[in-house]
Amino acid sequence: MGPVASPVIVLFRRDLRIRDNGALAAAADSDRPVLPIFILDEESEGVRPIGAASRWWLHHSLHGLQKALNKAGAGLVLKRGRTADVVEEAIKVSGADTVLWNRRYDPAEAAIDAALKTSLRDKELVARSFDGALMHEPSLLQTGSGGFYKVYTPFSKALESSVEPRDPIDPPSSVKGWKGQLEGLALDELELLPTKPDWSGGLQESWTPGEDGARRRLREFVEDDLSDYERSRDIPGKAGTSGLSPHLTFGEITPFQILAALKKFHGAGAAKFRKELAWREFSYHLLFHNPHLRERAFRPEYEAFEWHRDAKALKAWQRGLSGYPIVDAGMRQLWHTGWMHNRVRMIAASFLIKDLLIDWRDGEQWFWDTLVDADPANNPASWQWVAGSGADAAPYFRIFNPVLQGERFDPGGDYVRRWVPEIAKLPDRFVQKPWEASAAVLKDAGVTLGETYPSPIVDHHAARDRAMEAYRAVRSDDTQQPQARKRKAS
Ligand SMILES: Cc1cc2nc3c(=O)[nH]c(=O)nc-3n(C[C@H](O)[C@H](O)[C@H](O)COP(=O)(O)OP(=O)(O)OC[C@H]3O[C@@H](n4cnc5c(N)ncnc54)[C@H](O)[C@@H]3O)c2cc1C
Repeated sequence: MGPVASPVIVLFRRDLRIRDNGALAAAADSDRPVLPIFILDEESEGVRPIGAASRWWLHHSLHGLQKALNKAGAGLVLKRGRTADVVEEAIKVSGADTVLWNRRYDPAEAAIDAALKTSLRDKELVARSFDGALMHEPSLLQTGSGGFYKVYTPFSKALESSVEPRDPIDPPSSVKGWKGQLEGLALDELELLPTKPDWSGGLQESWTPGEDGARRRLREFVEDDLSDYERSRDIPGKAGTSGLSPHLTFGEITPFQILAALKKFHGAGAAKFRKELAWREFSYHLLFHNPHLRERAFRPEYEAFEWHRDAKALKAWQRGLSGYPIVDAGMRQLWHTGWMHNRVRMIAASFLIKDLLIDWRDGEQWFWDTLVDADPANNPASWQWVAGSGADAAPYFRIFNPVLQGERFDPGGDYVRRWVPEIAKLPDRFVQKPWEASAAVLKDAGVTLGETYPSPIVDHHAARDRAMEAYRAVRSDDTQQPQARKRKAS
């Protein structure tokens, strides 16, 4: 046997797919052996370890990727450690002179990759990165005056007019696996799954992580739900949205693939869906240009806000025991399935921030740990949007009334009844506000407030006034006339 030919290394991180994978396609096209490596890097500077629900997802997604790569002809080496160290070892062992990867946009991760590129090129090795996670390059899309976009509408217009989404790249028909040996971990050794206790039953029922699951979801959504998306996307009791968020977050599908599937659809549903994808691009644009988005208010004046430290209230919110049914339903959906409907995310986040005056960062952290779609850009950008401290954020005086929101978006109470079964027997008109039901109605429905279901932990109307005061105190440019417009908050 002759010497083992040196491979092209392909790094996998948040791009757990073989289709529309620029790095993998280029490696396969090179006609050289390929060494795919996944790196779980929780050690490099500034990296935020992923949350528990994401770890569960990652385990299953890696399993799918391993199978797909094996089928194509190459294995996947699993590694844990600093990216720079893992790549250095892999080059030493394999003799590779080329390392390819798909770009990441989380600032700490982008910094790791930029440093890697420099160090490899300094050693006269080939280092190349590819697109895929986003339609636009955040460093390239600029306003007329050369800065980054802070408002969604001009951003989305610029995105539409200057970025022509490319066609998805075909998966390689085969990948010539490298014949050498680089020691890796078994999937279980990454220790991604929960054990004592194993709380992942609800996640298992709700999701199929991996590229195949992503493709199936996209197909079913386009066939069944796209045409009505504009109307049904706001109804939490309906499965009217795509459920693609965790697949996008882990790079099991790309925006290019999604846009290609939407190509022949021109109705209001498809138009609205494209706008939501543009919101995702906007979040990444903001994160790229504001590396501290999850730690610091985008509008600096909000850093002076005096948050309440209330561990008991935070816990009641986390466990879905606030006494406000729509909030509790959302928090329980999150706990059980690792996902929450967008409308209810807004309501639950507003409740934490504005009714309880608890720091949005505590909410962001809880979502980070419990969401299967916990996303480095969408999560902090959305929390700051609700808090009013973000770019192009909801105005600070927009305080969701959880009862009116529930009555408007869950009018028959389907969603609340599903997730808060202890109040399911209440008549429709009380299901969003059990405390208004008479003793006889409560008794008939088997509800004892304070025992079988909590009384509200805070009075919304008093809390709203308190929040307005607190927000006014940090606003220096109070130009939005909250008094005149506050009645619109619903
Ligand atoms: C407080 C809060 C926290 C959030 N945290 C996350 C998060 O960690 N990860 C995440 O992906 N989304 C987050 N979102 C945005 C949104 O709720 C989810 O993207 C959406 O619910 C995902 O479900 P879907 O895939 O069925 O959405 P669809 O309605 O089918 O939308 C398709 C895709 O568009 C993007 N999208 C949709 N709505 C938004 C939005 N408002 N902002 C940015 N992108 C959007 C997502 O990538 C989504 O998968 C958050 C929203 C709020 C209010």
